[in-house]
Amino acid sequence: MPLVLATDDTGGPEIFASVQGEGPSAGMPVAFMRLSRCNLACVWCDTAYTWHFTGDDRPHRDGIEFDRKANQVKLDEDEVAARITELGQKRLVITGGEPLLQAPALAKLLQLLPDISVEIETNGTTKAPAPLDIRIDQFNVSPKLAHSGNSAELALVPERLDAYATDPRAWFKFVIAEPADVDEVLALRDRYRFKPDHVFLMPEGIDSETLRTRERWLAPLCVEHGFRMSDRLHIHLFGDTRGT
Ligand SMILES: Nc1nc2[nH]cc(C(=O)O)c2c(=O)[nH]1
Ligand code: SF4
Ligand SMILES: [Mg+2]
Repeated sequence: MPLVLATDDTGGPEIFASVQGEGPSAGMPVAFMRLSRCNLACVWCDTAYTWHFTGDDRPHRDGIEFDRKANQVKLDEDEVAARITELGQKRLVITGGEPLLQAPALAKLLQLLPDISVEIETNGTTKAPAPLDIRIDQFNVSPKLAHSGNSAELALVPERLDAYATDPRAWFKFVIAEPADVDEVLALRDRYRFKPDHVFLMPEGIDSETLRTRERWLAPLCVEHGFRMSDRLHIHLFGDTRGT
């Protein structure tokens, strides 16, 4: 069963080495693999080319509908493993899209990469089945708030959030566009008993100026509530580009 990956600017699979730009391992040198498809549709999604294909009438702020053929590439697990190995990194970040939609193929891929440590960027709605779960060292869970445009029913799955709240491998990363978004995080923290030191608040933004402007009011809110703040290093370094 092949993996369905996003494409980079050359039309090849989006597999690349970079520094992790977000969350608890920010700054670590890692290999990245970006899978296509998502079960949510965030209006500000910075990787709409993984899901906002022609004919999808769910709103996205850019209004662009991506050609599926040009933005997806199917590759067998052994080919993907070879490309990741070539990058020479000790750690792999699996992102998307929502990578857990391709759990069986991911489990098979990781069997071919027995020595690599793995972190996964997930929207927190989908369970990793056991053969995949045992290979994940770190879950970067990013539940989506009301400003994403998704219904809470789709975006906030109580059973999943309960499970991640007690999993020491899980870190929460909330995308924040306005100070009022933090009120929603506080309500979720109370409901699910998230440990504040496992919670990151990260500004929404795809340019340095927006990130910096939002971080100026976000940092004091993190200090007030005992949350951690995440920057988006790759945006400062490379802008909103693929394969970085
Ligand atoms: N350098 C870099 N770090 C990242 N951390 C999370 C990313 C993502 O798109 O999920 C990402 C990304 O696309 N690039
Ligand atoms: S969950 Fe992530 S990949 Fe999916 S639409 Fe939202 S931001 Fe984009
Ligand atoms: Mg990204």
